[in-house]
Amino acid sequence: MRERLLAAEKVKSIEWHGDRLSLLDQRKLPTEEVWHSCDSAAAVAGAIRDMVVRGAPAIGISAAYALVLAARTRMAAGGDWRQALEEDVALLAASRPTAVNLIWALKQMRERLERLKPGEDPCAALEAQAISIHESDREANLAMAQFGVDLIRRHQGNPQNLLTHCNTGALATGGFGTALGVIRAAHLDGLVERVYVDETRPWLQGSRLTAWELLGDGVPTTLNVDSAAAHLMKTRGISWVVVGADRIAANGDVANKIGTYQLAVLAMHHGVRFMVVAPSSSIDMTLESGDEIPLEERAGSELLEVNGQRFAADVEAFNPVFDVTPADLIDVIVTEKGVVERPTAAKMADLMSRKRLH
Ligand SMILES: CSC[C@H]1O[C@H](OP(=O)(O)O)[C@H](O)[C@@H]1O
Repeated sequence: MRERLLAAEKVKSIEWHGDRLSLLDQRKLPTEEVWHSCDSAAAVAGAIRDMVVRGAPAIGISAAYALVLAARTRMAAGGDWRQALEEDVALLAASRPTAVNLIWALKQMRERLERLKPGEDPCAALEAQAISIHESDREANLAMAQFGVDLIRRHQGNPQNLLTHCNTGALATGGFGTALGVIRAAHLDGLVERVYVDETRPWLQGSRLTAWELLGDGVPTTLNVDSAAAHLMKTRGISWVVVGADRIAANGDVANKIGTYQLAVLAMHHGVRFMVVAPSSSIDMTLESGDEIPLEERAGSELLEVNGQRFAADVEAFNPVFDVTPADLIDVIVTEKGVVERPTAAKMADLMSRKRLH
């Protein structure tokens, strides 16, 4: 299957050019494909903050490349470049609070600096580390797709109707996608009747990004308003809800796009299996439960307008963009290290002790 998945890779959202980072501007998709060029850590931090690039793994990969750009600038300026680089780390870490991949990637880059050998070029070492983070995510996507397809195949007769939320595809990662990677692979294996895609207000990652990716793959796709999910589970024979994650706590609680928690409650009520797909770089074993995960709130104006076009009354708007799904509502967490059925703290600890299986 690995070769077929690699052959199916089409969309990329991140391109490293050695001296700059190009990001496919996800604010403008699907109507325009515009590449946003970044030549500094501040430019990448701004791109993450403004959601030019979004999606937990893609955010982490972008921050890793940003540190390569920052190190070159700091070293050229002379002085204590390592101390100065900490300012760039802090700027990038503060760009969005929920996706732990951002913090994880910055930590990987800093640890690489601490392992420098005498005479080793720091910038070359950092660039190799950033490329490795990117490639590892791509490989993790392929492994998760294979694990997830096996679960779908074994669950019930095929083909099946699936529902997904937000965007977890090539646009959100360094490769094939996490949850959407499983869905795309299941379609390649003939296991998918139809994919129902929540539009995912207010940023519309579903209607603008996921629908665009799935149509590009020829996957039978139906867009629905987020509030139709219960009705779909009741009337359309949905067998799985398949979603991503921005941060998974040590007990298996999952922070993901707002609306995920209610999908899990609905899935439990309707006997629909609930699958979370995320690389181990999204797992934060330092947090005991999802109660500790910082949940980003964005400007209320994102609820009141689309593309700058206001359509709502001049009302106060509450715009949390993530929520936490408790582990006891999750049937399975799929990572590149393997699968955790009915996640608990003990099972998550066992998972994180494993080497990658693929
Ligand atoms: C593969 S991680 C995708 C993850 O990120 C999304 O959030 P955002 O679009 O705000 O970056 C959403 O939570 C997805 O599940």
